[in-house]
Amino acid sequence: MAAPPPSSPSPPPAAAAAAATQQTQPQPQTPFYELVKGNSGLEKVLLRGTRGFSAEVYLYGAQVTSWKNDHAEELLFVSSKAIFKPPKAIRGGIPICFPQFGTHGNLEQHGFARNRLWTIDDNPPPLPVNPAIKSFVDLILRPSDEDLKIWPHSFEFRLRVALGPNGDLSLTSRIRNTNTDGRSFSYTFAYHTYFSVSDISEVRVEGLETMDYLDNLKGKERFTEQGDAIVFESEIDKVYLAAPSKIAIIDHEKKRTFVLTKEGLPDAVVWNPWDKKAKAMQDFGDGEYKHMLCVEPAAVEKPITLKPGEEWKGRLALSAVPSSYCSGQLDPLKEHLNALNI
Ligand SMILES: O=P(O)(O)OC[C@H]1O[C@@H](O)[C@H](O)[C@@H](O)[C@@H]1O
Repeated sequence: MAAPPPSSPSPPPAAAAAAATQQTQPQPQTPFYELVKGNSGLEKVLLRGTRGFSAEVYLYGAQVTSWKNDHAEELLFVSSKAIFKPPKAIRGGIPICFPQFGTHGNLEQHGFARNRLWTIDDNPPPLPVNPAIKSFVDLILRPSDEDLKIWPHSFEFRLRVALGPNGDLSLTSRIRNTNTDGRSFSYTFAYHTYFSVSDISEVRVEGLETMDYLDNLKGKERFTEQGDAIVFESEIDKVYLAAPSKIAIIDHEKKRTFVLTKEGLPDAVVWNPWDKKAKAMQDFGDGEYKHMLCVEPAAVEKPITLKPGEEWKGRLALSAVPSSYCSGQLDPLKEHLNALNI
């Protein structure tokens, strides 16, 4: 598909046809995106916003692998050693962990959604959206016969990735139980977000202080965090329980704060492999742990249960703002976020 100029993106043919018939109808919005070939010939969707904001989503894993600001700076971390070859999950960006987070169950680590090929859903059920959002894509995953052998439940997983007018990125997951045999199912979930940071030793996370957490490095034992913002000087792998809906990741060196807003996802995982584990990972550079931090909105401690016909929604919104807006003060930040309408 020809690349349209950034300021006037063209809808794909199906969306263009749909737009022609929708001129008199208020819903749904026409998604604006481009489908191009990415690494190893895997297809990816490009989202372009105003002022040069952009994002990329691979159909493989429905994985966001790029989110750039208006200075074309990459805000997410993707390893230089990432392997873009199924069944390996792509190391970086925003992998989706479903129907299992980590080792909390019998499936492969983090479930299978991150290493399946998703498809574009040109006709998703309506989803209320900010009308200012012009660039988004809907993807869908349904289980294959092979998937049903390892997790015997029928589901529809719809993911909308949207780039807002101020460059904010949102991911909305809708998971529906489509079992026809009357059975409920339960799952755990995470948006395994890898943030790009200048230097991990200069980063602070606010919003998780005093929270209870399960420590994956200590057999998932439960502890309570101290009263100070989280800083990093060694490996960390914690699941913070019932974490607040807003978490700030403050990068002093870059003078940038990421604000993560979550809905429907009570927990938040914080992970950095540090030097030894980094060396042991085939798809991760030895020193790359210094330049990344995973903060992952999740539902881990209490699995989500859906009866047949029921749908769950889990949303993540990310924005990157100058640190002066929010360092040490999450409340004024709220006003800023409201202004951004996310
Ligand atoms: O190597 P993977 O499967 O992508 O997982 C990376 C990490 O993901 C984190 O979310 C987990 O808490 C860690 O325990 C895990 O090591």
